[in-house]
Amino acid sequence: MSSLVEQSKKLAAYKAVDENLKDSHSVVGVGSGSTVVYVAERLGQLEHKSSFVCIPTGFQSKELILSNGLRLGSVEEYSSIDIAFDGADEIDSQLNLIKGGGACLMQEKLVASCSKQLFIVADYRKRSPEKLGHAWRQGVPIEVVPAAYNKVLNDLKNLEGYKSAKVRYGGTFKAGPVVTDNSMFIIDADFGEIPVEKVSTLHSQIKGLVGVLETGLFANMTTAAYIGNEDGSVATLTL
Ligand SMILES: O=C[C@H](O)[C@H](O)[C@H](O)COP(=O)(O)O
Repeated sequence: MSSLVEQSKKLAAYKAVDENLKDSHSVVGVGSGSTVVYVAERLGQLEHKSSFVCIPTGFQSKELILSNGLRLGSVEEYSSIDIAFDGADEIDSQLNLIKGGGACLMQEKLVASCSKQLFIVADYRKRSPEKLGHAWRQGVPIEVVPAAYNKVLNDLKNLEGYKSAKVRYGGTFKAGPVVTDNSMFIIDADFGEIPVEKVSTLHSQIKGLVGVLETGLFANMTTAAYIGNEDGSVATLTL
Protein backbone atom coordinates (compact mmCIF):
# COMPACT_ATOMS: atom_id res chain seq x y z
CA MET A 1 0.00 0.00 0.00
CA SER A 2 1.28 3.48 -0.84
CA SER A 3 2.60 5.56 2.01
CA LEU A 4 0.17 8.28 0.87
CA VAL A 5 -2.80 6.08 1.72
CA GLU A 6 -1.25 5.05 5.01
CA GLN A 7 -0.48 8.64 5.90
CA SER A 8 -4.03 9.73 5.12
CA LYS A 9 -5.44 6.99 7.36
CA LYS A 10 -3.22 8.11 10.22
CA LEU A 11 -4.06 11.80 9.84
CA ALA A 12 -7.81 11.07 9.77
CA ALA A 13 -7.63 8.80 12.80
CA TYR A 14 -5.53 11.16 14.90
CA LYS A 15 -7.77 14.12 14.08
CA ALA A 16 -10.96 12.20 14.88
CA VAL A 17 -9.59 11.25 18.30
CA ASP A 18 -8.11 14.66 19.06
CA GLU A 19 -11.27 16.57 18.19
CA ASN A 20 -13.84 14.29 19.75
CA LEU A 21 -12.54 12.34 22.72
CA LYS A 22 -13.36 14.26 25.91
CA ASP A 23 -12.16 13.81 29.48
CA SER A 24 -15.75 12.97 30.39
CA HIS A 25 -15.76 9.91 28.09
CA SER A 26 -15.28 6.80 30.18
CA VAL A 27 -16.34 4.10 27.67
CA VAL A 28 -14.83 4.14 24.16
CA GLY A 29 -15.62 1.78 21.27
CA VAL A 30 -12.67 0.73 19.11
CA GLY A 31 -13.52 -0.71 15.69
CA SER A 32 -11.71 -3.02 13.29
CA GLY A 33 -9.55 -2.73 10.20
CA SER A 34 -6.35 -1.06 9.09
CA THR A 35 -7.39 2.56 9.76
CA VAL A 36 -8.51 2.01 13.32
CA VAL A 37 -4.97 0.83 14.06
CA TYR A 38 -4.12 4.54 14.21
CA VAL A 39 -7.08 5.32 16.47
CA ALA A 40 -5.80 2.77 18.98
CA GLU A 41 -2.28 4.15 18.59
CA ARG A 42 -3.51 7.69 19.35
CA LEU A 43 -5.61 6.55 22.30
CA GLY A 44 -2.56 4.74 23.64
CA GLN A 45 -0.54 7.97 23.61
CA LEU A 46 -2.96 9.80 25.90
CA GLU A 47 -1.84 10.52 29.45
CA HIS A 48 -5.30 9.82 30.82
CA LYS A 49 -5.68 6.53 28.96
CA SER A 50 -6.39 4.61 32.17
CA SER A 51 -9.46 6.79 32.78
CA PHE A 52 -11.51 5.14 30.04
CA VAL A 53 -12.29 1.56 29.12
CA CYS A 54 -12.20 0.38 25.49
CA ILE A 55 -14.84 -1.90 23.98
CA PRO A 56 -13.64 -4.06 21.08
CA THR A 57 -15.53 -5.08 17.94
CA GLY A 58 -13.71 -8.37 17.45
CA PHE A 59 -10.46 -10.23 17.88
CA GLN A 60 -8.22 -7.79 16.01
CA SER A 61 -9.76 -4.87 17.85
CA LYS A 62 -9.14 -6.58 21.20
CA GLU A 63 -5.49 -7.06 20.28
CA LEU A 64 -5.18 -3.40 19.29
CA ILE A 65 -6.56 -2.32 22.65
CA LEU A 66 -4.20 -4.55 24.59
CA SER A 67 -1.10 -3.83 22.52
CA ASN A 68 -1.57 -0.09 22.99
CA GLY A 69 -1.78 -0.41 26.77
CA LEU A 70 -5.47 0.48 26.90
CA ARG A 71 -8.04 -0.89 29.35
CA LEU A 72 -10.09 -3.67 27.82
CA GLY A 73 -13.79 -3.97 28.56
CA SER A 74 -16.63 -5.78 26.85
CA VAL A 75 -19.98 -4.82 25.45
CA GLU A 76 -21.54 -7.30 27.87
CA GLU A 77 -20.32 -5.11 30.74
CA TYR A 78 -20.87 -1.75 29.02
CA SER A 79 -23.94 -1.53 26.83
CA SER A 80 -23.82 2.27 26.94
CA ILE A 81 -20.76 3.59 25.13
CA ASP A 82 -19.85 7.29 25.10
CA ILE A 83 -18.06 7.39 21.77
CA ALA A 84 -16.88 4.90 19.14
CA PHE A 85 -14.33 5.08 16.32
CA ASP A 86 -14.39 2.74 13.34
CA GLY A 87 -13.34 2.41 9.72
CA ALA A 88 -15.50 1.88 6.62
CA ASP A 89 -15.23 0.36 3.18
CA GLU A 90 -17.36 3.07 1.61
CA ILE A 91 -19.19 6.22 2.76
CA ASP A 92 -22.02 7.79 0.78
CA SER A 93 -23.13 11.41 0.64
CA GLN A 94 -25.49 10.86 3.60
CA LEU A 95 -22.81 9.09 5.67
CA ASN A 96 -24.36 5.66 5.19
CA LEU A 97 -21.68 3.00 5.20
CA ILE A 98 -20.63 -0.32 3.76
CA LYS A 99 -18.61 -2.21 6.34
CA GLY A 100 -17.42 -5.78 6.74
CA GLY A 101 -14.60 -5.91 4.20
CA GLY A 102 -12.58 -7.45 7.01
CA ALA A 103 -15.49 -9.71 8.11
CA CYS A 104 -16.13 -7.86 11.39
CA LEU A 105 -19.52 -6.30 10.77
CA MET A 106 -21.77 -7.84 13.45
CA GLN A 107 -19.78 -6.80 16.49
CA GLU A 108 -19.05 -3.45 14.87
CA LYS A 109 -22.75 -2.77 14.50
CA LEU A 110 -23.38 -3.91 18.06
CA VAL A 111 -20.82 -1.47 19.43
CA ALA A 112 -22.01 1.32 17.10
CA SER A 113 -25.61 0.83 18.18
CA CYS A 114 -24.61 1.01 21.85
CA SER A 115 -22.64 4.20 21.27
CA LYS A 116 -23.91 7.76 21.63
CA GLN A 117 -21.58 8.89 18.82
CA LEU A 118 -19.89 7.03 15.95
CA PHE A 119 -16.89 8.61 14.22
CA ILE A 120 -15.69 7.00 11.00
CA VAL A 121 -12.05 7.25 9.94
CA ALA A 122 -10.99 6.50 6.38
CA ASP A 123 -8.70 7.42 3.52
CA TYR A 124 -9.83 9.27 0.39
CA ARG A 125 -10.56 6.07 -1.55
CA LYS A 126 -13.55 5.31 0.67
CA ARG A 127 -15.59 8.40 -0.08
CA SER A 128 -18.29 7.91 -2.69
CA PRO A 129 -19.46 11.00 -4.59
CA GLU A 130 -23.01 9.92 -3.88
CA LYS A 131 -24.02 6.26 -3.65
CA LEU A 132 -22.69 3.14 -1.95
CA GLY A 133 -21.49 0.51 -4.42
CA HIS A 134 -19.66 3.11 -6.52
CA ALA A 135 -16.09 2.58 -5.35
CA TRP A 136 -16.63 -0.57 -3.29
CA ARG A 137 -17.44 -3.13 -5.98
CA GLN A 138 -17.09 -6.32 -3.91
CA GLY A 139 -20.70 -6.18 -2.78
CA VAL A 140 -22.45 -5.76 0.55
CA PRO A 141 -20.96 -8.08 3.18
CA ILE A 142 -23.63 -10.18 4.91
CA GLU A 143 -22.88 -12.37 7.94
CA VAL A 144 -24.86 -15.62 7.76
CA VAL A 145 -25.35 -18.80 9.75
CA PRO A 146 -23.22 -21.44 7.93
CA ALA A 147 -26.08 -23.90 7.43
CA ALA A 148 -28.17 -21.18 5.79
CA TYR A 149 -25.70 -19.91 3.20
CA ASN A 150 -27.31 -21.62 0.22
CA LYS A 151 -30.81 -20.56 1.21
CA VAL A 152 -29.69 -16.95 1.69
CA LEU A 153 -27.86 -16.97 -1.66
CA ASN A 154 -31.14 -17.98 -3.30
CA ASP A 155 -33.30 -15.53 -1.31
CA LEU A 156 -31.07 -12.62 -2.26
CA LYS A 157 -31.93 -13.13 -5.94
CA ASN A 158 -35.47 -11.91 -5.21
CA LEU A 159 -34.40 -8.53 -3.89
CA GLU A 160 -34.57 -5.39 -6.02
CA GLY A 161 -31.22 -4.39 -7.49
CA TYR A 162 -29.65 -7.82 -7.01
CA LYS A 163 -26.80 -8.59 -9.42
CA SER A 164 -24.80 -11.43 -7.91
CA ALA A 165 -23.70 -12.94 -4.61
CA LYS A 166 -21.10 -15.38 -3.40
CA VAL A 167 -19.70 -16.83 -0.23
CA ARG A 168 -16.37 -15.23 0.68
CA TYR A 169 -13.45 -17.65 0.58
CA GLY A 170 -10.15 -17.32 2.40
CA GLY A 171 -7.98 -17.73 -0.68
CA THR A 172 -4.47 -18.88 0.04
CA PHE A 173 -4.98 -18.28 3.77
CA LYS A 174 -7.97 -20.61 4.28
CA ALA A 175 -9.17 -23.59 2.33
CA GLY A 176 -12.90 -22.91 2.32
CA PRO A 177 -15.11 -20.03 3.47
CA VAL A 178 -13.92 -17.21 5.70
CA VAL A 179 -15.22 -17.85 9.22
CA THR A 180 -16.03 -14.73 11.25
CA ASP A 181 -15.32 -14.01 14.94
CA ASN A 182 -18.87 -15.26 15.53
CA SER A 183 -18.23 -18.54 13.65
CA MET A 184 -20.40 -17.41 10.73
CA PHE A 185 -19.86 -17.16 6.97
CA ILE A 186 -19.78 -13.99 4.90
CA ILE A 187 -21.75 -13.54 1.68
CA ASP A 188 -20.76 -10.61 -0.54
CA ALA A 189 -23.84 -9.48 -2.45
CA ASP A 190 -23.59 -7.04 -5.34
CA PHE A 191 -26.54 -4.64 -5.65
CA GLY A 192 -24.76 -2.21 -7.95
CA GLU A 193 -24.97 1.41 -6.87
CA ILE A 194 -27.42 1.74 -3.98
CA PRO A 195 -29.51 4.94 -3.98
CA VAL A 196 -29.11 6.84 -0.72
CA GLU A 197 -32.82 6.60 0.08
CA LYS A 198 -32.77 2.80 -0.39
CA VAL A 199 -29.91 1.86 1.92
CA SER A 200 -32.09 1.43 4.97
CA THR A 201 -34.75 -0.58 3.11
CA LEU A 202 -32.19 -2.86 1.50
CA HIS A 203 -30.62 -3.48 4.90
CA SER A 204 -34.03 -4.39 6.37
CA GLN A 205 -34.88 -6.71 3.49
CA ILE A 206 -31.60 -8.60 3.77
CA LYS A 207 -31.77 -8.72 7.55
CA GLY A 208 -35.26 -10.19 7.30
CA LEU A 209 -34.01 -13.31 5.54
CA VAL A 210 -33.85 -16.32 7.84
CA GLY A 211 -30.19 -17.20 8.35
CA VAL A 212 -28.86 -13.64 8.18
CA LEU A 213 -27.14 -12.45 11.35
CA GLU A 214 -26.31 -8.90 10.21
CA THR A 215 -25.55 -6.81 7.13
CA GLY A 216 -22.65 -4.49 6.43
CA LEU A 217 -25.01 -1.63 5.55
CA PHE A 218 -24.85 0.96 8.34
CA ALA A 219 -27.67 3.45 7.73
CA ASN A 220 -28.08 6.62 9.78
CA MET A 221 -25.50 5.65 12.39
CA THR A 222 -22.58 7.97 11.62
CA THR A 223 -22.03 11.14 13.62
CA ALA A 224 -19.18 12.35 11.39
CA ALA A 225 -16.60 10.89 9.00
CA TYR A 226 -12.96 11.96 8.96
CA ILE A 227 -11.42 11.46 5.52
CA GLY A 228 -7.67 11.71 5.01
CA ASN A 229 -7.05 13.39 1.64
CA GLU A 230 -4.15 12.88 -0.76
CA ASP A 231 -2.85 16.40 -0.13
CA GLY A 232 -2.43 15.76 3.61
CA SER A 233 -5.61 17.56 4.66
CA VAL A 234 -8.46 15.86 6.51
CA ALA A 235 -12.08 16.49 5.53
CA THR A 236 -14.73 16.26 8.22
CA LEU A 237 -18.07 15.15 6.82
CA THR A 238 -21.25 15.78 8.79
CA LEU A 239 -24.89 16.05 7.77
O1 LIG B 1 -14.77 -5.77 8.58
C1 LIG B 1 -14.05 -4.80 8.65
C2 LIG B 1 -14.48 -3.48 9.05
O2 LIG B 1 -15.79 -3.14 8.69
C3 LIG B 1 -13.51 -2.36 8.70
O3 LIG B 1 -13.79 -1.28 9.53
C4 LIG B 1 -13.61 -1.91 7.24
O4 LIG B 1 -13.40 -3.01 6.39
C5 LIG B 1 -12.58 -0.82 6.91
O5 LIG B 1 -11.30 -1.32 7.08
P1 LIG B 1 -10.00 -0.51 6.66
O6 LIG B 1 -9.84 0.60 7.60
O7 LIG B 1 -8.90 -1.53 6.72
O8 LIG B 1 -10.22 -0.06 5.24
